Amino acid sequence: MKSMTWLTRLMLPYWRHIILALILSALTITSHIGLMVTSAYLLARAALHPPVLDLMVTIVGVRFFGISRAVFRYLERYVSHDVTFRVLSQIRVKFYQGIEPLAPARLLNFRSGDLLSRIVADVEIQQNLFLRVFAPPFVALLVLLGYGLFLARYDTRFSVILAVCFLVGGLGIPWAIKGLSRGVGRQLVDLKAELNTQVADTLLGITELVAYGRVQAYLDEIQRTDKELLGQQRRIARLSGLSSALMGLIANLGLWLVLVLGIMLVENGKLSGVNLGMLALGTFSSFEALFPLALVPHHLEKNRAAADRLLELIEAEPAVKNNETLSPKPDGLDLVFTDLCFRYERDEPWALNHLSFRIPKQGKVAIVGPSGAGKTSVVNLLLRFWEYDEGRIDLGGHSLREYTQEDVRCFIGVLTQRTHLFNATIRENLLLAKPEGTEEELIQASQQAKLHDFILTLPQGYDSYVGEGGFQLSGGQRQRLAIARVLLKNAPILILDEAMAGLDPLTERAVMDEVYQLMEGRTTLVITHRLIGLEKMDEILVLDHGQIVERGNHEELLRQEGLYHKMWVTGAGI
Ligand SMILES: Nc1ncnc2c1ncn2[C@@H]1O[C@H](COP(=O)(O)OP(=O)(O)OP(=O)(O)O)[C@@H](O)[C@H]1O
Repeated sequence: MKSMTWLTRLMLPYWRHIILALILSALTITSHIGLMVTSAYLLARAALHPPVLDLMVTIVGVRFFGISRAVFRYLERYVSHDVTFRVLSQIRVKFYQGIEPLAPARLLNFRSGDLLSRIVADVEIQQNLFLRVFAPPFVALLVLLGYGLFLARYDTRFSVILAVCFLVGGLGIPWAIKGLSRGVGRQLVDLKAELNTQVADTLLGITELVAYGRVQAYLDEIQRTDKELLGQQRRIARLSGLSSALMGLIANLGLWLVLVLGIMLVENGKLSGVNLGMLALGTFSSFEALFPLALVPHHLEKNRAAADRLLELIEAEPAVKNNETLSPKPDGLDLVFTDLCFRYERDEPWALNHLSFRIPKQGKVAIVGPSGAGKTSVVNLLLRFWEYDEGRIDLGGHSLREYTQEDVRCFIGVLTQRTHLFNATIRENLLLAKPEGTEEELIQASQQAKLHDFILTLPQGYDSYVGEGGFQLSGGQRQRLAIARVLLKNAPILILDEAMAGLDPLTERAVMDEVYQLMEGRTTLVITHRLIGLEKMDEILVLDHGQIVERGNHEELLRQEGLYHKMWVTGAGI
């Protein structure tokens, strides 16, 4: 119910368009009825050979309704689709606004295929909301009232027949179909999402699946879901056929009843014979408004299921509450961690346990430690991706919580092992760091990252495409592009999170100089499990199970012969 209230609220601003679409829809059916009524009347009257002039008004009526039906149908489609797409765009905007604060912490709970399914399929389904759920009952009611009044002019019993048919066809059949199709709408939405998730998972991991010979197993899984989905789609197709047949039955029954009553009235002299065909055909065509009602409950269930999935994301609590007030002015940009404790979930062990350290302005600190020690968690907290539980992080003399997330991220440039490159041009990928960056700034950053000369060798230069994930570039070129991005952003604090991991030794050595250059004049935090080049650090913190177990510079730590020394001799320094 909550999701439907949410959707209805999104539709409310377009109430004028909605009313217009409903009126146009009713006018389209009215024109259809009018065409049938005037045509039948014309045929009946013409059979009596009256003077042609007597038929002129009816002939004009036939022409008018023939044309107006097409015009109203066009206008109705135009306005109702316009409303639908406006509402869809609203849903998309709300959805993006809702999920933005969830990234990345809360979105990790969702599989990427499932997220994609929500963003695309669950939003798309909402185009049925107005066209197939809200509009048909209103239009049917308008037609019933309008045509019912017209029939009442001849005999109120015609109106009663019409009302009974509309009651059975508009309420009875949808109620029966609802019983038979219960759960199908929700299952269709869930199965489609599951199928999308499985396909996305398989595509993302195709290299591993091929390498381990597991492609067939995954394809079987996809086929199983697809078969289940097909089964549900067949079920709804059968029900759709059944509902059309039942509606057809009601329409024919209605026609027959009107004819029987009409013949009796003609025999009693209470109805002119020329009106008989007109009333019968008019009634039959009014049932056009009934047909879409049969599947309203099914579409409603489908829309609710999809909207529930959208709301689940929109209403999820972000991991970090953004500070709504203005950020304070930082004083000096020192970074201070005081007795900091953090865990990802309430019942999990601490990922960071009473961590205290300080990086003075332009200081250089490295955090090293074995896998799972908590190194990346420090970065996650600094970038405000997650909220810390106890202790403090201060930036420039103010708690990190006093800054808005955007402002914190403005102070920090990050270079990681997995910098994402978009399937766009080199220029667009660089400007991500500074959309308003000038050509000179772009070239300067690329020159400093030793990327400029390579870019000039490309036929399109800065406008060359890098391919999905930057696959048209080598590992070193990708990393240089990432360095150029950070240079362009020119943030005073720099985080290097395993920035060299994954590069071959030659490339690593070649990129190293640019990275050192990047560190010049910046407060730097280096996160690594490889002890390479750490001699230049002011302080090295050795983290294990979320706690600082050793600290000092490279020489001091080697002398301590503790974990750092062990990591050094076992090869982490190579
Ligand atoms: N999103 C998450 N949800 C729950 N626990 C997590 C999450 N990310 C990390 N952890 C846990 O937190 C602890 C610290 O992880 P973290 O990624 O900070 O370690 P790390 O030192 O960076 O490891 P690595 O060098 O392998 O990247 C680990 O026990 C890990 O399992």
